[in-house]
Amino acid sequence: MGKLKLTDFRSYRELSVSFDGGAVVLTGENGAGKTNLLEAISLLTPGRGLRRAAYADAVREGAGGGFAVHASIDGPDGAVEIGTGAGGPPNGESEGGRKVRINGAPARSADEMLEWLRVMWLTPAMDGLFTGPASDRRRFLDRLVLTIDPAHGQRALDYEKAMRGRNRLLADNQRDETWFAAIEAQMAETGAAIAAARVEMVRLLAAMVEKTPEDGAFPRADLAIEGYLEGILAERPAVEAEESFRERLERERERDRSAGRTLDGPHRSDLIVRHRPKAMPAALSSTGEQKALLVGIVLSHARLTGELAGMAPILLLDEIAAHFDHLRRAALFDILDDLNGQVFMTGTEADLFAAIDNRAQFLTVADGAVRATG
Ligand SMILES: Nc1ncnc2c1ncn2[C@@H]1O[C@H](COP(=O)(O)OP(=O)(O)OP(=O)(O)O)[C@@H](O)[C@H]1O
Repeated sequence: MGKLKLTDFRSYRELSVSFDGGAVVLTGENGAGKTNLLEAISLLTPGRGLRRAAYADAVREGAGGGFAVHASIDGPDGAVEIGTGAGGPPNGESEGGRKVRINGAPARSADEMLEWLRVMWLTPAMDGLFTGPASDRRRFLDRLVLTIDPAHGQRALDYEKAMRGRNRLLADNQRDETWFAAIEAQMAETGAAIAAARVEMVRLLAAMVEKTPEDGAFPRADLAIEGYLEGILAERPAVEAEESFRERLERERERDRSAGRTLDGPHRSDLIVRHRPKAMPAALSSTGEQKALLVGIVLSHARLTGELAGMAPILLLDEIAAHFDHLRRAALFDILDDLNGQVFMTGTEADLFAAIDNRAQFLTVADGAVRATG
């Protein structure tokens, strides 16, 4: 990304900033707008961004319309302009969803942005990923898959839609065999595709983790998925997993009717992470160890994305230096340098990034503006 322009996004009324292409260190006081800037970049990939906020909340307080984020991406055939915005006034074009434009033309879906760039992030809110609810880990897992496999977003949407249909039939006390059969076949097909994509990503990621040094600054993680379909896929081909899921949905209609929702499927899976050197679950590791484990996963994943997608992802590492001692920070900067992609790091003090030295562009965020750190 060469250039970023924001309009009425959070604390920014108008912002235009240029990046050199490598590492960017953003420093500034608490509340200066560092995370807001990362959040804007995170909207250059499908989803609601790194805060998972309602779009209306991202519109600058007091602004009359919606927000807009524009980026110039260096594509193979020159610059590509990506624009996105949402949260306009009632009846405005962006009410409800988020609009995406690529080179000025409306995109069919936000997934089109994945043709030009991939974005991954780590935020302090993810520090409790291993100890928190399975839904957060599942979301993280699916983000890891989507960054490598752009078709994953549509699979998830199709599955959700079918499942909502089944839950509605259950709630309405419907017993129509044809309706159930059609919807459950759809859930089985899309569900098996979701699980297969997750299993494949974890397999590839595990192989990438194996290539990291055994005693490196970021411990190796053992990754596995706990889930009905993923469990079957570990031993049997996808067609069998699909059929088995379809039969189970059919068999468990009454149980699910009592529960008021579908109790089996990829919407209930969990990403299981273990700290290999300690031979224990990630959740039992120290705060710093968990952070190091998570960073290790994201770095290996960034390398994997680079290899598979042919483009290094943009990494957004919010307050990344906070938990690490100087040796780990130095190791992190070396790995990032080696990844050769664009990475944005934030912190309150520039000193924390001293070891990155002349390998980064240092910017200071203050008063709704971003300037070269002087
Ligand atoms: N919709 C909005 N309109 C205007 N300002 C907003 C909006 N949403 C958030 N803010 C402001 O943005 C600021 C937070 O910015 P941000 O989270 O980027 O800070 P930060 O530089 O990352 O700080 P920290 O170091 O504390 O994490 C807050 O002062 C908040 O009031």
